Amino acid sequence: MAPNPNPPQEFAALFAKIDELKPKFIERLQEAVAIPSVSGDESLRPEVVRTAHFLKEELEKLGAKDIELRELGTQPPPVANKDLQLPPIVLSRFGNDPNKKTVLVYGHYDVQPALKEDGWSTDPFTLTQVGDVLYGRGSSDDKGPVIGWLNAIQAHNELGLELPVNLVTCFEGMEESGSLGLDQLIAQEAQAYFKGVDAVTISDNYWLGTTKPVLTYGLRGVNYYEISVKGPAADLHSGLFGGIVAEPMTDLVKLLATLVETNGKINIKGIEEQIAPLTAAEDALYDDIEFDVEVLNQATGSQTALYKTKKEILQHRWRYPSLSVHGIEGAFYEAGAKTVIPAHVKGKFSIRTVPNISSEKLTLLVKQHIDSEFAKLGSPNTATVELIHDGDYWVSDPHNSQFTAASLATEAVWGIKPDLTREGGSIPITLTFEKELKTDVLLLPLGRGDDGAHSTNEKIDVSNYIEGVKTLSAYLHYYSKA
Ligand SMILES: NCC(=O)N[C@@H](Cc1c[nH]cn1)C(=O)O
Ligand SMILES: [Zn+2]
Ligand SMILES: [Zn+2]
Repeated sequence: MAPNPNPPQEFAALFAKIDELKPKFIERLQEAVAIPSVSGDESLRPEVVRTAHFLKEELEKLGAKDIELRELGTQPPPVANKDLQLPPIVLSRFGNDPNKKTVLVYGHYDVQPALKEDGWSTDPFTLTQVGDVLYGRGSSDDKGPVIGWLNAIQAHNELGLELPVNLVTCFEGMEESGSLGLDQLIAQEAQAYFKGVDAVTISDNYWLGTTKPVLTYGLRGVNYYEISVKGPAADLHSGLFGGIVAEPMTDLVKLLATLVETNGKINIKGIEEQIAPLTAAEDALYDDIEFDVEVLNQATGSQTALYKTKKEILQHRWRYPSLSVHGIEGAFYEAGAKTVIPAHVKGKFSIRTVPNISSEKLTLLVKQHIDSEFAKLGSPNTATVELIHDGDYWVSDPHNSQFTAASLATEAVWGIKPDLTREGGSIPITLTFEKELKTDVLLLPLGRGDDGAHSTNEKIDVSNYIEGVKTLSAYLHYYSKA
């Protein structure tokens, strides 16, 4: 999609400045991507913390006030190092004018794991430009958008243009690992650091496809579980013990296989009854959304789609639950043919939740399911299932003043009205902001649907990154007048 060739005159200087600063903006993202801030890898925790310091320094240079790296204490179990500190929340403020509205911008500076050998064409932690595309872990999820806010501030500074709103930043380093500690901080700061916040804006999701911008008013929730199966006291030789002891891996794969069918049907009893019924009005909303089914195949690089029509695909992504099996800890996985019987294995799976599935009830149903399926195996091993983290689904009104401002901003930059979409992914903190600050939340994505978040060769297109900075900037101006 080409940017609007005739943006409104009021943004001419600002947009020209953003274009001029493009090399600097790419350099800033390069510095951020170079830090492997993988929150799920305990050994990389110092790198996550280093990213918080990097952001602090950048915010200082941009003139932020009240910058704080707010500590959240130690990471709760399950964790190998019980003294592991959670990464800090980066708080800062630009402006404190009582006559202006205050917008809190949230994003995360941690990333998913990435190894070159997973199939990356370039080093995941070296932002690499190939043509008009920037490849690197976090380029789209979520360092690109976080740095995008900083870029918008820099463009204003260099033009000597006052920000039209007061801006508060809240950048976290544990989003990819359950946003541990952030709920409490938001509750604690609702009437302190975050007092007076009128609106929360989150850029941590994606366009539906590759051509049309969207604004997002719904997310699925996520409940992440771990099944632990324990047997022998230590790993065993399968030649000496195979056939004469009960093997934890055999039990675990059988349990995992009971959870979900190849066609996506979840086998846990009691979930389906909780799903909000699809009304004719909701069903009709899907008719007007621009989505090419082929884009799904392109995004997965395969012909593995379970559904054929746009409506089925989008409804199963946005308004129905799904269960994904992610991996097994403790199992042999390297190349070669090690003849081991693993003594203790942990199977990881998650369930994306939708209205009206409650997290507590779901965990009860999951436990009942695993207990009853394990009993059927008659195994002398032990099996337990534990909720690792959860985050609620979220659905909002897509016609409030924030959405209107973001729609105008999108039109100013891209020359087209955005589609209003929901999303299959989760940003657990969205609902917490809404409840604790009693404000509306807007999801304003910069990247495209094929950015490969959480996957190999994650990327952001240069145009999405740069036009995204313009969109964030224009949004602040429109919202200030709303
Ligand atoms: N861009 C949002 C995102 O990727 N969110 C994660 C959140 C999560 C929950 N547990 C682990 N990560 C997602 O998977 O949806
Ligand atoms: Zn994200
Ligand atoms: Zn993510």
